[in-house]
Amino acid sequence: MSDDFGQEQAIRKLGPGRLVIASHNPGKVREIGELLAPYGIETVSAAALDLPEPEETGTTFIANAELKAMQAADLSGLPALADDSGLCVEALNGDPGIFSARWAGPTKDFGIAMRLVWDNIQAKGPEAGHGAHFICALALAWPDGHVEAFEGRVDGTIIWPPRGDRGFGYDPIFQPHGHDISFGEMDPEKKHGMSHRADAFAQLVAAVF
Ligand SMILES: O=P(O)(O)OP(=O)(O)OP(=O)(O)OC[C@H]1O[C@@H](n2cnc3c(O)ncnc32)[C@H](O)[C@@H]1O
Ligand SMILES: [Mg+2]
Repeated sequence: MSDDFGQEQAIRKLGPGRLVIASHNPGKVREIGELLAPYGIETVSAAALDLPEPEETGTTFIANAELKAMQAADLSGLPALADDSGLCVEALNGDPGIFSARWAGPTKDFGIAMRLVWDNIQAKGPEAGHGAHFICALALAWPDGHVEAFEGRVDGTIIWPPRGDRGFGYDPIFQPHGHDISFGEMDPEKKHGMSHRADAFAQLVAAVF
């Protein structure tokens, strides 16, 4: 939680205008809004500004977060915060990784994407482990082209069948280490206590605010 000093610092650093949340994923926009809430920063989403969804041509989470943030800052003239994240399954050599959104296909069906993850693990045979982690890269870009990026991580296990209807994306098949419920079953505040996104956000706050 921020104290008044943190809030003042954040507002001074970002200026009096709004911060663009440069994501078209409503689940992410909600979580980033919840993480930013204690800082009293006014935000606007990329969708609300009608910003286009850039092609994610980067080969790393950081590169994709930076390109999304820089495009939004450039087009809006406002500071912009972007998130590139994904699920990395150890038995699948890190897949779906930066392709996590693309595994859900054009209709963004995460029922299909979760089933694909599970079927691919099963195809590796009975010895395949279920270890996985989520990565989140957050990039904060200013209209002058300056950008700073941070990467967070949370480790856990892939479970089947999917459990819970909270959260978004792959949350129902990811159970963080040390817990007996999936992210899909978890209270949002509890997820923010341990998630890859909260980890990256804490680093951003420490470095930027
Ligand atoms: O690029 P933007 O517009 O931000 O939205 P996106 O959904 O395309 O986002 P990414 O390109 O970063 O793809 C990451 C995918 O990984 C999944 N993902 C990321 N963080 C997650 C989380 O906390 N819980 C569950 N799934 C997550 C989610 O399904 C995302 O669609
Ligand atoms: Mg994307």
